[in-house]
Amino acid sequence: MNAPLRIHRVRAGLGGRQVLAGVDLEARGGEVLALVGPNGSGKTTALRCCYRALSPSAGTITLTGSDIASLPRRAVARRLAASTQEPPASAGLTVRESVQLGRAAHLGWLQSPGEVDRRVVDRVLAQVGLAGLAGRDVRELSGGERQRVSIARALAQEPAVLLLDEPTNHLDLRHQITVMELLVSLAADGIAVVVTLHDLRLAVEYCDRIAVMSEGAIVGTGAPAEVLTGSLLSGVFGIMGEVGPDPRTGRPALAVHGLATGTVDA
Ligand SMILES: Nc1ncnc2c1ncn2[C@@H]1O[C@H](COP(=O)(O)OP(=O)(O)OP(=O)(O)O)[C@@H](O)[C@H]1O
Repeated sequence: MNAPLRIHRVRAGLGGRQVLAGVDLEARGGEVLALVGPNGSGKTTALRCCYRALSPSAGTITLTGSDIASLPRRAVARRLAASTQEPPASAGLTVRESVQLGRAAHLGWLQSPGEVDRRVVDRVLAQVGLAGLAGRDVRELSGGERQRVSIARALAQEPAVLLLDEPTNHLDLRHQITVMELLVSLAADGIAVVVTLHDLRLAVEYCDRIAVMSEGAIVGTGAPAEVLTGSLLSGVFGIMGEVGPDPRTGRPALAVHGLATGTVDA
């Protein structure tokens, strides 16, 4: 199985607390994998381990067959890109310049971006609908526009594995759909896409597989209808609902009927 990213028994702690309790997950080329789970379940922490913002205390993460802990930073950046929730560090940069930073992994030491790099930046700006804002200072953008800059920068790396932490967070509905359709088309080109999402409806509609996190561990992985059963939705998310085919599109859709009883947060 083509799985460019494999997470094996990864544990990690923050502030003296264990946050990841042994995560096992693989992301396959050609699929969009949603990582979902309640607030605080460890989704962001798991992604941070994959892009080496955090070192696991145990377990291994392999990227196209190599242990990421032993790969040089540039080698990781050529294969894996992450769009995070942290605002892009772009003081004084235009949208184009900020996105162009994603090309750094492909450039030699002190090498300036060339024609190929410019074409890639043009393409990804168009893909996220930012071509018209290319000359704007990033600090003058809205939250949703900045989010799309972060996605475009990750795309500019042309990675084999693309990680996105809540990429639809600040986006209006039209841009949420644009981003999800973009992820589907990137996967169709063979990329492994891993996306954390709070909106389970988007996960069900657009993702090939869903991995559910709860209390620092993966408690279910599979096709949306397989994994998001009524008992998992109530036990993990505290909601009543079910996944079934949308009568108009034929694609899976999540219907939510309300809160499950006896699962009110303390
Ligand atoms: N810097 C930190 N120090 C201590 N604990 C932290 C730190 N960052 C996160 N945590 C804790 O780690 C746990 C997992 O956090 P994480 O951000 O990975 O969860 P998440 O599933 O992404 O949550 P959300 O859905 O709210 O974004 C939470 O209990 C959180 O409070």
